[in-house]
Formats: sequence, C-alpha cells, structure tokens
Amino acid sequence: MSFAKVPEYSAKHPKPADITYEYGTAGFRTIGENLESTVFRVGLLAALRSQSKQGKVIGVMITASHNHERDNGVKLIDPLGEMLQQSWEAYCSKLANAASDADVQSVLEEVVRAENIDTSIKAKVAYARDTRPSGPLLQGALEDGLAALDVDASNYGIITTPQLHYIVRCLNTAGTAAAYGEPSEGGYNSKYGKAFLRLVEGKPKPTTLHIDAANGVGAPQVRKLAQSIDSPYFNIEVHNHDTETLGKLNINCGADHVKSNQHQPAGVTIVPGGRYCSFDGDADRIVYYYADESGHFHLLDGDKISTLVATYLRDLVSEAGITDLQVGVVQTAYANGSSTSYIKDSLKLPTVFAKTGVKHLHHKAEKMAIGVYFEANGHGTVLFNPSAVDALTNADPKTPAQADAIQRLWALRDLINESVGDAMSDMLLVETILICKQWTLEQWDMAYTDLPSRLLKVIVNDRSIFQTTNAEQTLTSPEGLQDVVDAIVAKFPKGRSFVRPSGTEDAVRVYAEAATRHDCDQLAYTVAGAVFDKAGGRGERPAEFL
Ligand SMILES: CC(=O)N[C@H]1[C@@H](OP(=O)(O)O)O[C@H](CO)[C@@H](O)[C@@H]1O
Ligand SMILES: [Mg+2]
Repeated sequence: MSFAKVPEYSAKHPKPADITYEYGTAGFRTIGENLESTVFRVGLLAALRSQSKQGKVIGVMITASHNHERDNGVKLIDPLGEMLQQSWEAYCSKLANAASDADVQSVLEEVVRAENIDTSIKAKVAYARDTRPSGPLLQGALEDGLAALDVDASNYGIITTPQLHYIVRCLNTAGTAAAYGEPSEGGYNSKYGKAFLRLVEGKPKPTTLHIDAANGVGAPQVRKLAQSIDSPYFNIEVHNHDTETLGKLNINCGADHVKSNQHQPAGVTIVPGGRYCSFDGDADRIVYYYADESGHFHLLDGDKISTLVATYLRDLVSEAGITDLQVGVVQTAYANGSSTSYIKDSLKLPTVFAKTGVKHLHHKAEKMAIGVYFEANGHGTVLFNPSAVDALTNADPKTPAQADAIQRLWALRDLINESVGDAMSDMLLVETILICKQWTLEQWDMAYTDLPSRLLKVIVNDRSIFQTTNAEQTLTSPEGLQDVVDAIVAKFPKGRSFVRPSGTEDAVRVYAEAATRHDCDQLAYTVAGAVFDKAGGRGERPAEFL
C-alpha cells in the first residue's frame, strides 16, 4: 500500500481550522457537517488497523446514537466486534487534528512505524450508518478514505450499531471453531431468533411488547427481526418508527430520554398491564417500563436488566450442577445504590465498578467467568469467558434437569450478542426470562426498590479541568471541589453524589441519589450549584430546588 493518493483525496475533505477533535467515550461525536474530514481520516486509520491485525476486518460505524439528529459520530470496531483498542484512540485524535494534508500523511507514517505495520497486507473494512441526514455525506467521506488506501471495503447499509459489531465478529471468525454466524442482517435475525424460540417454545405466550424505536434505525430492523422470528412469542408493536421525517430522531422519545426524564416517551400511550420498552437512536441501549394500577410510571433500567439476567444465569448454573462457574456483575458509579446492595447482599454475587463507557465495563466483565455488564442507561451484555465455555463443555449432567439447564445455558449464549450491548438481543434475553418465569414487568420490578436518583448537566468554561479517580467517583481536580461535594453529601441520609466530565458532550455531569425524592433533588442541585460556582459555570446556574 502506498500513501500516494492520500493528499489528493484528503484535499477533498479539509479539516475545519477552528475545531479540535477527540476520540471520546464512544468515538468522535459532534455536529454532523463538522465531521467530514474526521470520517475520511477514520477510513485511513481503519485500513492501518486492519493491516496491524494481519488483514482482519475492521468495522466503521457512523452514528451519534441518542444524541441530537444534527449530530453525528464515527467509531472503529476491532476484529471480535469489540470497541477499538484504547491505545489506538490517541492515533485517531492525532490524525483527526492533523492540520494539513501533508500532516495527515506524516501521522499515518508515524502510526506505521510505531505499530510496525506491514503495509503490503490487503486491508479490509466493513462499514454502516444509522438514519441521520448527515449519514450519506459522511459515508462518502469514509469511502474516499478507504479508496485512498485501496481497501477491500463492504458497505452494510443502514443497520444498528450492534448489528455491525456482530457482522465484524462473524467475518473474522468464519470457518473457525469460534464461528459466530452468517455475516449479514439476515444471519443476525436468524441466529438470535432461533436461539430465542429454542428457549421459549412450549411456554405460555406473552402479551404484546410495545417498542419505542426513537424514530431511529431500530424501527425497521426490529420489524425485520419480528418477520424472521414469525411467532406469537414475539408479538410486537413498534412506535416512533418514523425515520423519514426530519427532526424526529430521539426527540422526546428513546431510551436515553426515558431514562433521563423517568417518564414515558411521546408517541406511546401506556396503560396498566401493558409491556413497554425503548431503544436509543442506534439500538444499542434498551430500557423497559410500565404503569402500575394507579397509572404511575415505573422504569426498569440497565440495573434492573442486569440483576434479572444475573439472577437467571446464577440459578441456571446451579440447576446445571456446575459448582465452579461464577457469575459476576460489572456496573458503573451511575448504578442505583439499591441495585448494588441487592447484587451483593441478596444475590451474593461479586460486583465491581468500572469507568463510564461500555469499553471499560467490557474489559472488566472479560475477567469474570460469566460477566454481566450494564450501564444504568440500558447498554450492556453478558460475556462467557473461555473458562465458562470449558465448564459447559466438560459438564457431566447427572439428571435430565441438569442436562436441560446446560442446554439452556448454551442457547442463552447464542441469544446474547457478546460483541457489544445490543437492544434487540437484550430484548430477546429479557423476554426469554420473563416468559420462562411467567413474570409481568411489575413482578420483575419487585426484586428491589430504586433509590430516587437525579442526573444533571452543568455547562462550564473548560471541562478538561475536571479529573477523577476511584472509578470516576472522586474528583482530583479542580482542587478542593471534592471536599465541598463530600460536605454536602454528608447532610443527606443515604446520600451519594459524584461529578465527572462527560466524554460525549461539552458538559460536566452531576449524579445524586438519596433516601427521598426531595432530598435527592436538593442534593443534586446543591452539588450542581457548587460546581457551577467553583469551576467556571456558564449560562444559567442550576437552581431548580434552591
Ligand atoms: C451518564 C451516562 O449515561 N453517560 C453515557 C454517555 O457518556 P458520557 O461520558 O457521560 O457523556 O454516553 C456514553 C456513550 O453512549 C455512555 O456509554 C455513557 O453511559
Ligand atoms: Mg446508542
């Protein structure tokens, strides 16, 4: 491969002089039209990443998930469908910020040297995008990047983020013992649909599941999944499915909106007894919810999903008679305190905290035999470590019940998208457990009661001055601010609050929980006010409850 064509193509996608890009929690993310040069350059880097992996297929997804429709983003997917190895993030940022076309070329050369890349290897990239209006422009820029380096590129069209992760893993494992499935949309639907039916067939059928698809790519895709499953066990009604009309994506709907506001989305009428869930804009997050008899809204978020799944897996492992197979749970500091206590004290399962962002949770879950990880916002999955696969392979069932439990564990593994958190696969997993237990959403919700919580954003002059430690729960900078937060928290029974800079938005996040709704709000706004006053707040001071 030569870089000869790079300057010519690069000149078509000049970098805006006044913007600095950073590969953050979920790749690059900003106003879509400002991302053209970045996406072009991500194409170049994807080629080098593929070569550094001896020609394995690398994924490139163009999406800004739950963010505003005018935003867009791009991220790289590593060969097994996992997020890009962290050490490469710095290359991404450096390349995105290279000022001139010549600088682009020198950063590429620097990466080749640093990683000792054999550039004669044919690079392979699989890419896709969501439904955003800036998608076609950015896809064009990506294709130029891939053409500049003669990459063997495949376009998978408009699909969900987890579908592309799945496809990348399938492509790279084809023909091996770890073959993951058919690398296509149809292969995805068939793999997960079949595993689901294997687990539920013969049980009583559930009522309709109402899905809020956030007017995003999850809408057409979940309909295709339902067509493929074609069974009363998966009887769905899709709401907020308008991907054509501008201005609707994620607006007053979707998993992020429902979780942040703790109320139902627009476009869905919820009635007691009904079953509801919301995807986010690229369908990698899911939350469930219902209304009780008196019409009150109740959210079943990522923590509730994680505890449901961990309990089910723990019980199956025990029914299978496998004694040395441990289920563990990974959470972030945003997990509701009640869920953490429940996992430790009632389920008696090990639990650890990771930093925000699924890549951090994923890595911690890999270290567990069966690692269940979810962010509170509904993004997560389950990983079966090779030791778990060995334990299942070598299991020696003594009774038909044990043999059945082992078969169910294998089927569950097929139902779960281990490459990344996936709204559709997670939905089938939750549906499976509810069908098997014959539980309503209200019964599922009874395991523990959430502490009231509140998540706020404070806009500051420079969020880079915020630095944290202790899985992001303690500020090390600005100096003295953590002491102020601690002093405020100490005044509230069961109070907990922490402050960290967002990795996806130009804001600082304040999380708080406490014994009552009133205390929780008071705590959140007092901490947010302190952040605003002591660390360069901009705009209006957060003061709702003061
Ligand atoms: C509190 C919160 O929900 N943070 C989200 C958000 O990250 P921030 O770094 O907080 O902006 O977006 C990430 C990407 O989608 C997601 O992984 C994470 O959980
Ligand atoms: Mg998402």
